[in-house]
Amino acid sequence: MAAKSLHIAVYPWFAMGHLNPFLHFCNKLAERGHRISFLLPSKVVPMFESHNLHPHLISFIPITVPHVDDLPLGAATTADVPLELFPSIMTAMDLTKPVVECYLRELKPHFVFFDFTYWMPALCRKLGIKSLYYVTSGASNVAFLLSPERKIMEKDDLGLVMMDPPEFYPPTSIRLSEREARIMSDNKTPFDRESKDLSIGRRLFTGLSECEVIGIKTCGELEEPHCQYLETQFKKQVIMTGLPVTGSPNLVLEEPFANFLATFQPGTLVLCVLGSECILKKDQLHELVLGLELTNLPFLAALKPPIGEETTESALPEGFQERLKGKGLVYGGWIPQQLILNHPSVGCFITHCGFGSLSQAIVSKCQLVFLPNAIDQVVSARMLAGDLKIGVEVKKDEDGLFTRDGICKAVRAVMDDDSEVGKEVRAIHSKYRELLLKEGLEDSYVDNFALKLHAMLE
Ligand SMILES: C[C@@H]1O[C@H](OP(=O)(O)OP(=O)(O)OC[C@H]2O[C@@H](n3ccc(=O)[nH]c3=O)[C@H](O)[C@@H]2O)[C@H](O)[C@H](O)[C@H]1O
Repeated sequence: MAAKSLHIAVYPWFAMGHLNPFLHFCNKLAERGHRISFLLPSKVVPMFESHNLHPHLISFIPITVPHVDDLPLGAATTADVPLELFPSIMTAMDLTKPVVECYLRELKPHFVFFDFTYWMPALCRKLGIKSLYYVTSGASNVAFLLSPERKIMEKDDLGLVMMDPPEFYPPTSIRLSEREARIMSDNKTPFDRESKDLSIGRRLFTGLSECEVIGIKTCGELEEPHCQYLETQFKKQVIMTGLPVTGSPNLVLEEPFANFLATFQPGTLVLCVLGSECILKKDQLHELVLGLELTNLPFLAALKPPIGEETTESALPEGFQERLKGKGLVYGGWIPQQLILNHPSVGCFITHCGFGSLSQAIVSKCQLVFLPNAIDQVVSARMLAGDLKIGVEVKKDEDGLFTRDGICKAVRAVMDDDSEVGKEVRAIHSKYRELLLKEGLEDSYVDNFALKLHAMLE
């Protein structure tokens, strides 16, 4: 007998790197007959309509993002503002709590799926609704950065403690630099707007501690030990939802990419994409593109304009585009990453390790180079490069800066035929690729997830 249809309300952090994975997962749940009330910024609704595969089951509920003093007019997600204004997006999201409460009273869902709204578990308890914290960035970084062993709520400055893994963390080679260690606990973190109690670490930790159950976009083939560790530490169920590995079918590569890629030998081109949020400073953008030039390999790089620059093209080193014409293309806009990743010419993928890109990277046939940006991406990169050894991380100095030589060295390490490291990561990567491409793997996780939710209602 078909399991009873659940009614789930979702309210993701106003970032495309969260909204997209939540929608993907809602499509998978709607495929199984469950009803979804998807609360999201009004501005995003038109973009999402075309990706709603079950409009009779998934209803978008537009939320007006309140204006907060220093936000540009109309800003609704992190894609609309630089990193230093993320706190204002967070404050705006917190200001929607009364409206969200009204909707939840009216909708009466069985569950609410949330992430950055630390107040959601308490609100759900008041309304008799179960709350699930849905982690879209994988398990290893949440376990490393936010484990209860870290005592984030008691310690003001975790400082150097964060450089090493928590005591009972699964065996790992992951270590953070002093600069990286301070990002999660430094009171000047982007979310520390009202007081240190709202630092990003405390915000996320509160949500994880107070929710009834944790869901994580990952799979046991990659992060089983980290999910078990989180279950032990947070003393609650942690349910994996699998990794989306198949892109949208029947999409055709358009210009200028189709013609450009067609000119190269199979497996020779380096693709570099740094996600929807990463904005490099101009000097680092120069180091990146000059490093790509040093590899003597063809490349396609999608890079947002640095702060203060109108376009990416105008920010490039003098004469760079002319010098590289035909061999290198630096693109300032959005590119169809997943489609290009699967093009036969592409042989190496430099990724910032956003979890959406990581799952695409692992099932690609490319050699992998990691150039992480946000702190969760740094931990994911260290786990994949240091523990699983499916790629190579670009070396950075103690200030978190990389050089053109570092870029070139990491790419050559995985692309040179005579590189032992290249052979090792290629063999290990193909093992994980086969594991993740196993027929029906993601669906088996989603089926199991739905069963466990039902069990919570019995
Ligand atoms: C809060 C943060 O959100 C981030 O999202 P971000 O967009 O940076 O990265 P992805 O998760 O790879 O998501 C990026 C998605 O956009 C696609 N894409 C991106 C650029 C482009 O030019 N073309 C594309 O098709 C890419 O294929 C992927 O599907 C990260 O999760 C991070 O871990 C999380 O903490």
